[in-house]
Formats: sequence, structure tokens, C-alpha cells
Amino acid sequence: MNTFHKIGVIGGGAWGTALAQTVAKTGPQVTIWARETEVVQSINDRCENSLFLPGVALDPAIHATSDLGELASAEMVLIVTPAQHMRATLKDFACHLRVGSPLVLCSKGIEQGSLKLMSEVLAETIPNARSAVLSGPSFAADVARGLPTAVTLACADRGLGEDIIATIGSASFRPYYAPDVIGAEVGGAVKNVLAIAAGIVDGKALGRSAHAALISRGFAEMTRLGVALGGKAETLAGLCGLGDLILTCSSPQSRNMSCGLALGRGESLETIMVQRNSVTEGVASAPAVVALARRHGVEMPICEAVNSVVSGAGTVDEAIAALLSRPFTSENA
Ligand SMILES: NC(=O)c1ccc[n+]([C@@H]2O[C@H](COP(=O)([O-])OP(=O)(O)OC[C@H]3O[C@@H](n4cnc5c(N)ncnc54)[C@H](O)[C@@H]3O)[C@@H](O)[C@H]2O)c1
Ligand SMILES: O=P(O)(O)OC[C@H](O)CO
Repeated sequence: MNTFHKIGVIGGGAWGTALAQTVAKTGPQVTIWARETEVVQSINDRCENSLFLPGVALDPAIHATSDLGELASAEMVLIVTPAQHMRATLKDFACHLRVGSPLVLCSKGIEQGSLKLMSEVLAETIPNARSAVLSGPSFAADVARGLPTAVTLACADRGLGEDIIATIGSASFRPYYAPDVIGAEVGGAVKNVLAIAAGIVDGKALGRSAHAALISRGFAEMTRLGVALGGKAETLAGLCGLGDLILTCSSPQSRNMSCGLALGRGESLETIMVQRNSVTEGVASAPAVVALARRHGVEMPICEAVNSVVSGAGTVDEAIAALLSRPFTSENA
């Protein structure tokens, strides 16, 4: 049963479009705001997002707009803009938000400079907004095609979380409730950084053993940071942490992993970025993850290694050598 009947989606990239598609299937009226006029036209005229999600036939009932004011009557709004543009987008939308309508944060990243999680950016831009976080292993193309997917819906208010799940959930798109917003956000942001490392491992042909070690030690890093920031280890062991880490580190369909693959094969970050029109959140979040870890005295050597590569401070080979020369330590330290 749908609790919310008019849904707004802010962000016409692959993920905003896939979420609009899966929500529209369950019944509500969906309006998607996109920054690019060509995306608005493509969705309204041809039922396709030819720029960010080509080849997927969208529900004809989905309406796209360039005017945030058209979302003023939305009973719930999914925010699906890249993390580094979250603050500006929320500021632009604040005056249009219908009183009491919840916002569901669907982006995965940490803001550079402020080192804020997306829920903290929201609290600063729209104080007292009702909110939740959607995160977990979910490629936009899979969700848009209706393939089975399970994700975490984290919300401090269980009743609101259940209402959101009742609205967006379906047989193929299955949100699991969790109360721990911080854990869900840290999982989503850190897995992107670790997926770049996993791609480098494959690009350098370091073998499946190294790949498994990377996921396992990366998960330890993610959990340490999540707990230090007030999240729960059990949340990080779920879909939004370990689940998403496994997905993103295992498929070149991931923009983060494919970026690492290309780095491992010797391409420069500049060349990789010029070739894509999609967001690679791990590149943007790596400096923030590392700075947060240092602030909290948390050891994150794999994330440090990724940051040294994407910031240009060191080469891929230097980063690998630094990791492999670390002193032996206890597994649970
Ligand atoms: N694609 C996926 O499979 C997927 C799955 C889960 C979560 N996410 C998350 O969703 C968020 C959006 O990713 P996506 O895959 O939809 O993006 P995308 O790569 O498909 O598209 C890029 C998006 O960035 C926007 N953009 C570019 N410059 C901008 C600016 N200056 N201001 C505001 N927006 C700007 C574009 O309008 C577009 O919506 C990310 O945080 C990502 O981690 C993506
Ligand atoms: O393509 P990526 O690396 O941004 O990953 C997409 C999703 O976050 C996977 O859950």
C-alpha cells in the first residue's frame, strides 16, 4: 500500500531515473527534476533518459521538469544529486519543500572541505526536515529493468521508515529498515573509495587472493570509521556496507571499480574522467574519507592509498608498495 502518492525525484542521472522508474511501477505519480534540458525532453518525449540511462524504456507516466517549483506538492522527495552538489541543490529546493514532506537521501558520498555526511548537509540547509537514507547494492540499470535488488532504508523514525518502504518497495526492489543513518551513509561513501582500490588490484592483475584481501581489510576500515562516527558495526555488516562493498568491488559495471581498473592499467585519472559523463563518487570522497579518519584517529591504509593516487600525490605502484610494506598486525586491531 502506498503511503505517499505524489513523489518528487531531484536528480535526472542514472540512479534518479532508475528510482523514478521503480517507484512509478508501484503506483504513485512521479515527477523527476533534471538539470539538463535534454534529459527533460528525452524523458517527456521518448520515455527514455538517453544521456544517463540509455536503452531503458521508462514508464510513460513519469513526468520530467527543469522547474524545482513543480515538486512543491510532492508528498515525499528522493534526493539523488551527486554528493558534492547536494548542498547547492538542497538550498535551491528548500523554498519549494512542502511542509512535513520527507526527504530520502539517495547519494553516496561525503562533502569535501566540510567533511559532512549528506544527512549533516541536509540538517544545515533545511533544519528539522524529516529524512531517511537509501543505500545498498543496486546498479541503476538493474533496478530500472526490474531485476531483484535489496537495499537499506535507514531512518531514525521507524514509522516514517516503514511508510517510505511501503511507498517505494516492490517484489523486485526490497528495502530493509535500519535505524542507523550514520552507518548507512558511511558504508555507501567508503565502499566507493574501496572499489577504486579493487579495480586497481584487477587492473594490475594482482590476483583473486589480493582481491579478497582487499575486500576484507577494506571492510575493516569501513567499520572502524563508521563506529568512530557513531554508526553501528551491524549496519556496516548489512546491505549498505558489506553488501554494497561486494557488489561495487566485483563488477566493472561500477564506475568506481572501472575507474580503478583503468588506473591499474596505467591510464591517468584525467584521461579517465574526460571520457565519462557520469559521476565517480569515490574520487570525490576519497580526500574527505581520509581527512575524517585522521580527525578521529582511525587507520584506513587502503583509503589513504586510493587518496594518494587520485590526488596525484603518489603513483599506483608506490601506493601498492606502501600497503605491502606495512608492519604485520592483529586482524581485529
Ligand atoms: N548509478 C547507480 O547505479 C547508483 C546507485 C546507487 C546510488 N547512486 C548514487 O546516486 C548519486 C547520483 O549518481 P547517478 O549515477 O544518478 O549520476 P550519473 O553519473 O548518472 O549522472 C550525473 C549526475 O550529476 C548531475 N550533475 C552534474 N553536474 C552537476 C552540478 N553542477 N550540480 C548538480 N548536479 C550535477 C547530473 O545532472 C546528473 O544527474 C551518486 O551519489 C551515486 O553514488 C548511483
Ligand atoms: O557505479 P558506482 O561505482 O557508482 O556504484 C553504483 C552503486 O552505488 C552500486 O551500489
